[in-house]
Amino acid sequence: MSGLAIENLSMRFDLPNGSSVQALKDVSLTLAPGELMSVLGPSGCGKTTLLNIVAGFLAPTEGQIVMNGHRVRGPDRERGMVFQQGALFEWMNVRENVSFGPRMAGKRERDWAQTVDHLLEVVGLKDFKEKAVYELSGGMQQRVALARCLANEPDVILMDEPLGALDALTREKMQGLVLKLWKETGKTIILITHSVEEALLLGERLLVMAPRPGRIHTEYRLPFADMGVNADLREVKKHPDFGQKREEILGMIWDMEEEIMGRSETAE
Ligand SMILES: Nc1ncnc2c1ncn2[C@@H]1O[C@H](COP(=O)(O)OP(=O)(O)OP(=O)(O)O)[C@@H](O)[C@H]1O
Repeated sequence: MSGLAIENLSMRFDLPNGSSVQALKDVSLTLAPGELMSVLGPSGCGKTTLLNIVAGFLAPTEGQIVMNGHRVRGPDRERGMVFQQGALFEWMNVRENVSFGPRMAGKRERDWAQTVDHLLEVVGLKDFKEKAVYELSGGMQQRVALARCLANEPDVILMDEPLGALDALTREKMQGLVLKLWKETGKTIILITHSVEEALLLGERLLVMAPRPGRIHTEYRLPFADMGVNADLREVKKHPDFGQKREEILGMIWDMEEEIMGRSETAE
């Protein structure tokens, strides 16, 4: 079976003081190839833990990840990761960063050059390929990170707050780029964000998680990502359903935060 299945996933972290944290409890969902899902939820609800387990960086206490019919047992090129800070190699220029994966896989330049140059063009960095990482703005560095991830030809791209460190205008441009890459490459994408607007704009599926223990609270199927592929994102945000969903989800997360605050005040 192709696609990604998250099956009955639970994760408990045992702490040195003998207590433990139930970061995830019985999380299950499946993603068909090419689906784009955003994940939202209050701090500590297990978003990053979930992504790290899908990436294969962490082994769950219970449950499993099944990717294209086989069980995930560790990191693999089929699942690429993009972090909040690009995690680029400072000592390599842009093209060297983007071609890192294929070069490490032992491919010769003539086998990767065309793909890498095409990716640099798609992310708008064709004229910057010889530049050093430190010469780039934050937005440009995230473009390099996206291109470097795509150069590995993953089936799934996992993004942990990839646009969180960018200024508002750059962030908006990058949201458009994420949608463009999604449509052009047909990759399956899971994107964690703390921004309700971003989750609405970029998620054809939007997962709201709840904390303590981390679990799925509500899932939406939304039209806005598809709309945003061909339209100005600002126009999409003016859609009456967009505003209505934003208020609904903000209220939902607000209530969760209130509950957490209430619980910790009672505990004091
Ligand atoms: N390595 C670890 N050891 C112990 N506890 C951990 C570890 N990693 C995560 N946790 C705990 O698991 C819970 C979920 O953490 P996680 O980072 O996945 O949440 P998150 O939703 O991504 O939070 P944020 O939005 O703040 O990034 C939290 O209570 C966190 O403190």
